Amino acid sequence: MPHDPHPPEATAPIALVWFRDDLRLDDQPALRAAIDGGYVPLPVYVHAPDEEGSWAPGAASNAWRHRSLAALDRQLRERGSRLRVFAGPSLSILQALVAFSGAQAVFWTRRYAPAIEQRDTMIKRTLRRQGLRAESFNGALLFEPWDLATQQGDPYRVFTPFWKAAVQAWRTPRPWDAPVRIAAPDDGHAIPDGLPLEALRLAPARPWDAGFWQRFTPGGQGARAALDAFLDEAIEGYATARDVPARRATSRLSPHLHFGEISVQRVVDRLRARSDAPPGDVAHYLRELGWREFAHHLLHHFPHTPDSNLNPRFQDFDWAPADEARLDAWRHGRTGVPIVDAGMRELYATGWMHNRVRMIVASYLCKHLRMHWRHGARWFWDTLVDADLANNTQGWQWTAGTGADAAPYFRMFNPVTQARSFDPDGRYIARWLPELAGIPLPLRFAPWTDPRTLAALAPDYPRQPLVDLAAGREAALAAYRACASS
Ligand SMILES: Cc1cc2nc3c(=O)[nH]c(=O)nc-3n(C[C@H](O)[C@H](O)[C@H](O)COP(=O)(O)OP(=O)(O)OC[C@H]3O[C@@H](n4cnc5c(N)ncnc54)[C@H](O)[C@@H]3O)c2cc1C
Repeated sequence: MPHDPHPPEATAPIALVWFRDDLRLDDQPALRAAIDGGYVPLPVYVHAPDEEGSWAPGAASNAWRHRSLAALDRQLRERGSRLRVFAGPSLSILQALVAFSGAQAVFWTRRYAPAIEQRDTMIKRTLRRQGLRAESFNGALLFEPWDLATQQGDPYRVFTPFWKAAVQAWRTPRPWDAPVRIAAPDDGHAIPDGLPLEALRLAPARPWDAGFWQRFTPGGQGARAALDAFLDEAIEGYATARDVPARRATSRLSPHLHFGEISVQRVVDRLRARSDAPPGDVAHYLRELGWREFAHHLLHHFPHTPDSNLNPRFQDFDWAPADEARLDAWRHGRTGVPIVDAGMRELYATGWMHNRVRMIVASYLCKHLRMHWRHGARWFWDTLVDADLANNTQGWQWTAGTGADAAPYFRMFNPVTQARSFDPDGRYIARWLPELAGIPLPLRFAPWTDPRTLAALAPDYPRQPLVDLAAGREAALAAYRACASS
């Protein structure tokens, strides 16, 4: 049912609704707290990238946020309100807005990046000391990271028991639809208008992101359309097809979930309402959402992990020295290993990469090239539209073997075998490396094995892979053995 609140009295007090990574109007606990509390909501966004510690959002993420904020403002205006955008220190801006508007409360939904958790705690304490009602809510997760603990009271480090406990504890709140009208402060309040969105310079000056928007539409509407398409076309068979990168077999909801354009509760609710969907596929999808929960659990309890190994055994691991030429070849899809290069080019062109391929390119970087996972995590951070400190950290540490419940270091993805298994007709490779489309199968998976055909049919593609795969594997294993026995 659409929520249509009784319009607050003209004299109703104001509450700032501080939007962050929760850019939606439905299932929005901060907005709801304002409306249910009888306040007039004053929606604000504060741009403060230097408060994110060493993980200020990357370029692709900024490009997405620009569009998502514009979409949120449109939605608010359709309902009689608007978004005010500011840039600068969050606390000072919130305090100034409180002073101008006479607001009595500030509401927001929680984020879990370590620098932000610290900042928000400080802001809440300061605002409360000033006599304001300052409250934060869970708007991003099924479970707060502190809701689940092992029998010993410790954080989980292994996914399966975490997820077992989660499924037992599960209570999803009822969906809350976006209000039909949202009251706005009357003109009597001298509230600053804020900046035009363009002033934040989030959108790239040169339109290198054009390819992103052929695939994605930021904002709540785009999120719901992506979910509808997934439920109509891909939930059936998800458990197996999700590993095939040439197919559109996953939900592609990751950026929408990261920016909070749709709540995870609503995704779960819609999924469960599909009684025709095969239970195995539904369970598998929920489990993937569970990995997202687990990643946030880990980030909260182990806040050092975006920058250093969770598993201390790897503290002295013999990573190869950073080699810019090699790193650059990896970043730009010029390693000579087609499935790796295809993935990296998909990432650059669309801001997104299929999960199976993320694992392959990450494994290749950390194991065959023996580069520290941080180099890869940083590149993903800058280029992914779904760049998320919890999920990215977990993805990289898991693949590198340094994280929680990680693939053991010695278990290495062979990129050629992976390509044969998950891109058996070579369609994914041909799509992102059109120069290899004319190379017959199975040569397309390892073209260096026939240099003459490669030179004749794809003269611009690297003749040799950056490292011999067998030699790279052996060197990685030797480094691992040395570290394991030290
Ligand atoms: C090296 C590496 C880096 C990664 N970096 C990120 C990142 O920065 N942001 C990000 O959202 N995901 C990241 N992932 C996880 C995963 O690849 C993406 O979430 C997934 O590909 C998104 O596509 P989808 O929405 O179609 O997924 P679906 O298969 O439709 O899954 C549904 C949702 O579940 C969540 N999910 C799925 N798989 C995972 C996973 N392994 N870990 C955590 N959550 C998951 C996502 O929110 C996803 O949208 C990374 C994985 C690896 C291996």
